[in-house]
Amino acid sequence: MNLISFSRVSVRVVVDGRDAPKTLLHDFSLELSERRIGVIGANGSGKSTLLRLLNGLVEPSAGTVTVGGADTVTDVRRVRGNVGFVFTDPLSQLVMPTGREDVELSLRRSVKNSKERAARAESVLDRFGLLHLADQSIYELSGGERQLLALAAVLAVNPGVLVLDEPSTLLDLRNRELLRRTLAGLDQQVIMSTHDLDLALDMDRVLVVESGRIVFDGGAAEGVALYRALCAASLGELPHESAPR
Ligand SMILES: Nc1ncnc2c1ncn2[C@@H]1O[C@H](COP(=O)(O)OP(=O)(O)OP(=O)(O)O)[C@@H](O)[C@H]1O
Repeated sequence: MNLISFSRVSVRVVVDGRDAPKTLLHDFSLELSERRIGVIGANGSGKSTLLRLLNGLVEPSAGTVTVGGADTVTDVRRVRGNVGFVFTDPLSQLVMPTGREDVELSLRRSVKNSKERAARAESVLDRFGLLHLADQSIYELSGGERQLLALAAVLAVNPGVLVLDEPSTLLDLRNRELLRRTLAGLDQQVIMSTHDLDLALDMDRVLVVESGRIVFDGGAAEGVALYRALCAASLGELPHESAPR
């Protein structure tokens, strides 16, 4: 496994109209070498920001982040060659008109021969049960089909680390199960944010993020239980009439 290292990292941004910068992630250090790592927490707690540090999409305001020894700021090309990132919204990732073309585009650097590339794309699409949709416009696909396609396009190039930002939000029960099995069978190191607590329970290590701080780092069952307790506590603080029924 790659060693993912966060050393004295914090993320702050200047927001228009505010005097002081807003802190998205408060100072933290972590070393991650497990195969399956889950990141859970409330909306806006900082999960995506944490994941985006891993491929240089977000740069730390202080401290350093390295993946497999490569610094995500000074060695970003190497990092991006090693880290595959699957976004929550597949349309922000799929750039070609059809799924087949998108997977082939992913493979362009690693497979120079066009026939070989086409065969590899076919086999990747087949693995995700997407072959029958391969030549359809991505705008005609359902959200879940697009989400699987985005995952297939990233996995096609066999990255060392797979980062997934809420990968199951649009998936039906069957495809969620397909995702679970796919993740369980991958050789890659996986780091994933999710609101799906069943998926989180499959992880070897779970981080709970709360208001930009990592408030738990440990086993999945314990992390999920803590997150449930935090949710219950915050609902208890709401005025009665705004609590969900
Ligand atoms: N570039 C930015 N400028 C200002 N605020 C930002 C920026 N990026 C993120 N934020 C804020 O930082 C906080 C954390 O955002 P982030 O997307 O990391 O949360 P999240 O835990 O992934 O949320 P969700 O579960 O809703 O996807 C949010 O309050 C968000 O509005």
